[in-house]
Amino acid sequence: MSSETVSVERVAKSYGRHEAVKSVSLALNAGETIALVGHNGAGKTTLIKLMLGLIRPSAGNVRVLGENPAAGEFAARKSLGYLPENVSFNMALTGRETLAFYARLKRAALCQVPELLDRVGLSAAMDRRVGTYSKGMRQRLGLAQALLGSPQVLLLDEPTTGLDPSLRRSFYAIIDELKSQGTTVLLSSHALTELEGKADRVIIVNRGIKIADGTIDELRHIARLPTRIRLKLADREPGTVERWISDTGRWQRVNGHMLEIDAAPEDKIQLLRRAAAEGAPVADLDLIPPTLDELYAHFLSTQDALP
Ligand SMILES: Nc1ncnc2c1ncn2[C@@H]1O[C@H](COP(=O)(O)OP(=O)(O)OP(=O)(O)O)[C@@H](O)[C@H]1O
Repeated sequence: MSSETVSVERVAKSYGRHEAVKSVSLALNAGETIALVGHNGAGKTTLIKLMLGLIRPSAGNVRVLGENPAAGEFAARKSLGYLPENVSFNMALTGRETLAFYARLKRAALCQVPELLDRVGLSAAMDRRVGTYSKGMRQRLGLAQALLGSPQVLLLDEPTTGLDPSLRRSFYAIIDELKSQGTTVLLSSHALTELEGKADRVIIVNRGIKIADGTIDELRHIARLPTRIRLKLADREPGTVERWISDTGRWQRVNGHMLEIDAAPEDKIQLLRRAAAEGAPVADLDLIPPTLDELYAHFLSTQDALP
């Protein structure tokens, strides 16, 4: 059963005359990893700041762990972890001192400091000054800071910026572990390809409006983009491939034995059945569904088409 940890209801936020967020509603659940995706200036950070109670909505309601985060006494704050987009630390302090400072601020147990530094792979560097850290190391220190106090809701703004592929993998391993413990993890990101298979749900915002919200499969279903079917034919007899293409029409030859077709969702199975029934000498088969990048472009174009 899903239990809601964050609820945003018809929330708007204006900065002067500029509406950064326009009547957005969304809900996040325990044990769920959600990707918040959008162009620069789409309103992602504003939504995260609203959830943190750092800014107040101009209209609508935000509830986090049952409370209003912008209320003066927000008891649930201790259960919130936040990694800002641009982490900046005091360069003169060591990693251990930095984390201890944040642990005191957050009233988290100091024994968590070495544990968390170890978890993000900074044990060997914890007594070095942060000024000597690489960008990726600072980002990991930021993640350790966000994990202080074992938060139930973790809001991470562009968390993988500056991480190389192997650090990204260990970052997502930590996220998976938190998810299995029931933590809600919201990741704001531009790195769409990397989010495939990592996020349970994707929320797309554009110009302050939520334009899509669902699992990648649900978004594929709504977008109805074609799936590419790629067949590799075993051409045992000369002319088999030619004969088969001329019989079936719409397939495109990619190279020697490779054929491709872009199939609408409702035609996919039918096309595969036909390929089998018509005796195509298939040696291999790939089904390439639309990527998150393609889905994102699709949803943006549908909003851009609106007046
Ligand atoms: N304090 C502020 N004062 C005025 N305008 C602001 C303020 N903060 C954000 N904005 C504007 O609100 C809009 C949304 O900004 P926001 O930072 O939420 O976008 P974002 O999706 O996080 O972008 P990015 O990916 O670049 O971080 C932008 O047009 C931005 O210029």
